[in-house]
Amino acid sequence: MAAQIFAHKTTALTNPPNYALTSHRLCRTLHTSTKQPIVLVACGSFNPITYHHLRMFEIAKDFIQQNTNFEILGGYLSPVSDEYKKAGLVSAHHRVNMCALATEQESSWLMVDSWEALQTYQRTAAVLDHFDYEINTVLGGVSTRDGERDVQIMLLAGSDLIGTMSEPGVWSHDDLDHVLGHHGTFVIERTGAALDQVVDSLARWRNNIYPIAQQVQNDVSSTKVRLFFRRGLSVQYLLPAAVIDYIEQNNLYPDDGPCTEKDRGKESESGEVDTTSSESGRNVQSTLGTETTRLSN
Ligand SMILES: Nc1ncnc2c1ncn2[C@@H]1O[C@H](COP(=O)(O)OP(=O)(O)OP(=O)(O)O)[C@@H](O)[C@H]1O
Ligand SMILES: NC(=O)c1ccc[n+]([C@@H]2O[C@H](COP(=O)(O)O)[C@@H](O)[C@H]2O)c1
Repeated sequence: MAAQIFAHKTTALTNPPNYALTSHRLCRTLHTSTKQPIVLVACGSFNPITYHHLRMFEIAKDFIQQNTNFEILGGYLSPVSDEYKKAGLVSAHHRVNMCALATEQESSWLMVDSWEALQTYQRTAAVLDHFDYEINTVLGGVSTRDGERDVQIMLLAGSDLIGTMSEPGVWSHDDLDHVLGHHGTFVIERTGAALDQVVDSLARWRNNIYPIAQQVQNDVSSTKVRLFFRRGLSVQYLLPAAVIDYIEQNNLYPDDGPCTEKDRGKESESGEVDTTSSESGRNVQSTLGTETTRLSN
């Protein structure tokens, strides 16, 4: 099937061939008619997905139920396209498969969407608009006892990602206004990116930004998981067993063997691991030798 093009909101959206939104877990009826229906979307590399990516949704769910008038109808992971060209990014096809294994086996309400992954790079504003189009225009929104209603699509992200919104040249003003002003976001605190600072610098959109403090500190990152694979260290309980099996079967993050001083220099050059000092860094004693490797987010 040829790529399908349609105009929507701020941008023209293009569907990859044979694309259809996964919606088997999307709740199509609003339980409480006084609540505002929302769908959560987390954008990122997911290289690979970790338990904390799944946990972010549970943290947001608790916060939403206890503090807001929103009702969650579903949650999606949207892996970034290969064109993002981040160091060490394995192919989108594998990252989508890993997210599908994780969501299907570990969650009762989360899904993965391949629209962003399987095409050219798409800005986050366009990704959220894509969900808006698929859920509200194609599927017709959510049923309520008073008829159909539109669903608000909201970004779920860590405070490091929201922190990049204040860095010059990373996000356009129009995109920020669209993502934060129109869609809105839940921000999960991440070690090393203080919630207050992140939200203060985006004060103009404060009403649509929901910061969520971590009750249990967890600084797991995909970078650390990749490093563990490359060092032949155990990653059990950092990510789902089915994802670990998939990575091993497809040899996605090959074991480098014992690490030498020279290799550690290369890791730093490739951007895979930041060996410079940082507030959030921790010393981890490698079990592959006597070297101490500094890991940071
Ligand atoms: N430990 C964590 N705490 C809070 N947010 C997190 C954490 N890990 C990932 N996230 C968030 O999950 C989303 C997707 O993250 P991403 O796939 O980039 O993972 P990552 O661990 O940051 O990856 P990498 O180490 O490859 O940069 C981002 O919004 C990111 O901020
Ligand atoms: N201008 C934008 O839309 C913009 C800028 C920076 C990052 N992002 C998104 O944030 C996510 C960042 O992922 P990583 O943390 O893995 O780099 C990606 O999904 C990327 O597309 C979007």
